[in-house]
This record gives sequence, C-alpha cells and structure tokens, in this order.
Amino acid sequence: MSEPVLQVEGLRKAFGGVIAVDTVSFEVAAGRLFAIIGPNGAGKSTCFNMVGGQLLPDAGRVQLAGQDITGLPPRRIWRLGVGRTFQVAATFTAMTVVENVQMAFISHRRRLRALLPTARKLYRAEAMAVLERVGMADQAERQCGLLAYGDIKRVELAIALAHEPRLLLMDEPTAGMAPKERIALMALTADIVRERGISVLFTEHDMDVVFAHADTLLVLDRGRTVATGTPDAVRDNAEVQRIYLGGSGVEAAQRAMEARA
Ligand SMILES: Nc1ncnc2c1ncn2[C@@H]1O[C@H](COP(=O)(O)OP(=O)(O)OP(=O)(O)O)[C@@H](O)[C@H]1O
Repeated sequence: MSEPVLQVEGLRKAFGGVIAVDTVSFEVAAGRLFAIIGPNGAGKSTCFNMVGGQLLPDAGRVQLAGQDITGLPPRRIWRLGVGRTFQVAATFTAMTVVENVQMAFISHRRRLRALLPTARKLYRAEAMAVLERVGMADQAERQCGLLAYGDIKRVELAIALAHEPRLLLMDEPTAGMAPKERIALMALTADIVRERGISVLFTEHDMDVVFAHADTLLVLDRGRTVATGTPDAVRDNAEVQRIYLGGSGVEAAQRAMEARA
C-alpha cells in the first residue's frame, strides 16, 4: 500500500483540566475522504487545528507524506500542500470571483510581487478553468460580496484548489447551507478531489453528508476515539449508536447508506 498522506499518532491536547483530544491516532490515504465526527465538544476542531498548525499538541506527532510537521506554523504547513476551507467563508468581498481565484494562483506560485497591471491577466485561464469545474464560470466577473452563500462556498473551494493541495482540511464545509445544497456541494467536492487524487480531512455535523461521502470515519467522544472504520462498520458499532448517533442519527445514516447503494 502507498504511504498515507496524513499520519497522526498519539495526538493529545488539554485545556486546563479538560482533555480535549486524548491520544488520538489515524491515517488518511491518498485520494480518500476522511471524516472526524462526534458530539459537541468531542475534540474535532482541536484535532483539526493541531493538524493545520493553529494549535500546538501537548504530545503526539503529525506527518505529511512521511515528513514530520508537528508544531510547524500554519503557513509552513500550507506551503507543504495542506489547503484549508473554513466554516465562515473567507473571500475578498470587493474583488470579483475570478480575481479571488487568480490571487490564490498568484500566491501559490509566489508571484505576489508581480506588477499590478499584469496581475490582472496572470493565471486568468487557470482561474477560469477551476471556476468552470466548480460551476462558477458564469459568475466570474461578479463581486464576491454580492454572491449567494452557497456560491461563495464554491468560490472558496476553487480558491483551495488553486493552491494545488495534496491534503485539504475542511472544517464543516456545509455549515449554514440548506440540506439540498449541502449534499450538492459535498458531492461536487468529492468528485473533484477523487479525480485529482487530493485527500480530504473534514469535520461535519450533517450525517447525510458524512455517510454519503466519507471513505473512512473517526468517531470521537470527549477527546477519546470511540470507533474508526468504513461508514458501514461505524454505523453498526453499538458504542457509536449509544454515545453519538441516537435514534434519529442512525436513521439518517441508514437513509444515506441506502441512497448511496
Ligand atoms: N481554546 C480553548 N480553551 C479552553 N477549552 C477549549 C478550547 N478549545 C476547545 N476547548 C474545549 O475542548 C473540548 C473540545 O472542543 P472542540 O471545539 O475541539 O470540540 P468539537 O468536537 O469541535 O465541538 P463542536 O462540534 O461543538 O465544534 C471542549 O470541552 C471545549 O470546551
């Protein structure tokens, strides 16, 4: 088997007396979608932030394609090929859609010192190609600040792709969206990352989204690993059902599995 893109070993983080993440280990294979789920306060964001470099672990190790990135600053980790999208979409609202994506290409390819008049043309074709892929080419000349929320999320995905990541961290990518839009955005994301061989680590509260698209799940509860495995295995795990999913969650998982079959 090929080397995992992301390898997390014995990660631990406490805030005062609260152990937010308690000796958690997992691996994300190339081109796979890996979801971290769990109830509120389970430690999902803390885990995520230790992988992305926003938080320093108390113990444990994070490796990207075999390279130790534990404790590196977020910018270094980003430079090594870890992209990130956030719960609150982050675009330059005064710039157009295509300019936002061009900026991402310029920054990724280290052309920030390019003279402004030429910057307008730089990577325009590449930016348009990415916008085409996320279904936003027809809105390329609109100001980002005027877009509908679901469209901003697609621009954010285009920006993340412009950085040509090997691993994409997505923190509740569908937060704030209507259920139908959520499924569509995650289906689009899954198609694109699979065709490009990008690995995805995501956190998500919507079980329909998780069970329809994750290849592997890690279930956390109060910082501890409750279960890890395929959606089938996790759905059937008695402790997961008891601790996390509850009745309605199991039904949602069942529906999502049936829809995928
Ligand atoms: N900066 C912090 N200072 C103190 N406690 C924190 C901090 N960040 C997280 N915690 C605590 O650590 C635990 C895990 O929090 P975390 O945000 O990682 O959970 P989560 O699974 O992402 O929750 P949610 O689904 O609500 O976002 C919680 O008990 C939380 O209160």
